[in-house]
Order: sequence, then structure tokens, then C-alpha cells
Amino acid sequence: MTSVENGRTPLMAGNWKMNLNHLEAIAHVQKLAFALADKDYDEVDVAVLPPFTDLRSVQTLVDGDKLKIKYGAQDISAQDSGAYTGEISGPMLSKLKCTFVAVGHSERRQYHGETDEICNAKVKAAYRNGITPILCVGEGLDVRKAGNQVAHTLAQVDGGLKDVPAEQVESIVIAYEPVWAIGTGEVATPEDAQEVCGAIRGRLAELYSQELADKVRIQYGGSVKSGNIAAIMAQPDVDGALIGGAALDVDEFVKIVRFRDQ
Ligand SMILES: O=C(CO)COP(=O)(O)O
Repeated sequence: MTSVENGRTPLMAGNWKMNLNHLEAIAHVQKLAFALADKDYDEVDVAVLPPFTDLRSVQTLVDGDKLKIKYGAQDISAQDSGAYTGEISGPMLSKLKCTFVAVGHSERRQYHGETDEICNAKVKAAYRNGITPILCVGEGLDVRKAGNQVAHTLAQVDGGLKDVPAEQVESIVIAYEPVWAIGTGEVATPEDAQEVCGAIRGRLAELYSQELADKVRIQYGGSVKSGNIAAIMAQPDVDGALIGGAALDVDEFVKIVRFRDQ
């Protein structure tokens, strides 16, 4: 059974990382909207995660032209306001009508020391402010080589969701991004992606219920391109992708969104 038959609308989200200023963001989203407009994409949710400085411009464009493209931030503070220099809060993001926020991306974990505890606080901050977290999990190369990818990733799921109630978690997006496949051109095989995405769904069933687990969208991320997306999406527990480099190229991103045509 594919994810579409399972009733989960696939979510293709472009994580721009630290790329594109607000003028480039406007041009990018306009081009993306135009490219998607000539064919119905109702059966796929499309989102972009631009840098903070682009969000107001993207919001104005999406609102003004009533675009179906959703958007969100790449990070969120665990606090809602106060003396936290350089941080961006949930209330600020929800004022910009962000649908999503990435939490615990491996680059945040690696370069900013984000632990599962911090990710858990950020998941709660997102829900407190009506924003859907995209909780990013996944193992590094050493863990993969030792064959511990499932246990490692499930521990991140447990940590990120600690004390988060079912009525919130049923809307969460979990992105499985093996660190060794991010930006390296080294894509996990569809079977590798399915192994861990399936285990994540199994864990959600254990922690909550099978019914909840069947609703949650689980994405794969790591060197996704138009040439490999169809095989990845054919896996029963993969419901979309979190796309880095390939999302910066509108034509390539559109091909990924239209994975059924590949
Ligand atoms: O980190 C990623 C998305 O969040 C994946 O990045 P790449 O698609 O560039 O490998």
C-alpha cells in the first residue's frame, strides 16, 4: 500500500537552510507557484522553509495571491518571549501564519548542541503557538555502520515527544534524515528509508495508538532528487520528503512534487 492509499497526503517540504535572501525568496516562490499552477497538485502538500528574514515576504506573497504553498520556519525558540538575544519565538512565527517549523534538524543538533530535551521543549513551544512541528531525527555514519540506526532514531523520537499529548502528536510530521545522506549525494536506499520510517510508525503506535500512528506523516530526507523520489515514495511508511539542495532549484523541486510522473 502506498502512502496515498493510506490516506496520508504526501508532504514535500523544501528546507532552504541558509540560502536565498528575501528578494530571491519572492522570485523563487512566484516561480514555484507558476510552475505548479498548470497542473493540479491537490494530492500533495507543498511547503517551503525559508530563513527567518524571508518569512514576512513569503507570507505577503502567499496571502496576497492566495497560494496553496505552505511555509514555515527552520527553528523556533523554546521560550515565548523575553531576554533571549537572537532567538525567534513561537508567537512571532504564528503571527506570520507559519504552518510548520522544523525542530531538531541535524544541523541544529550538530552545530548548536540541540539535545532531545531542547527539541522536546521546542515541539511543545510549536504546539503552544498553533504551529505544526516537523521533528527531524536520524543517525550519523558511525551509528549506521554499527547497525544501530533504528534504536538511535527511536530514542530521538521518544525524547522529542516526551509528555506531548496524543491530540497534538496526531498532527506532527516526523522527518527521518540520516545524517550521512544529507548534502552528500549519498542517498539511503528505499529499503533503508522504509526500515527506519516503519520503525518510527511502530514506535508511535506503542507510545500512543495504531490509529494515531496511521495518521502521522513521516518524511524521508537526505539527497532527495527527482531521480530517486519515486522509489522512496513507493515505500509504505514514507509520506513525503524534506528536501535541501534540490529544493533551491524550482524546476527540480517541482519534479519532486510531481513524483508520480517520474
Ligand atoms: O537536510 C536536508 C533537508 O532538511 C537534506 O538536505 P539535502 O537534500 O541537501 O541532502
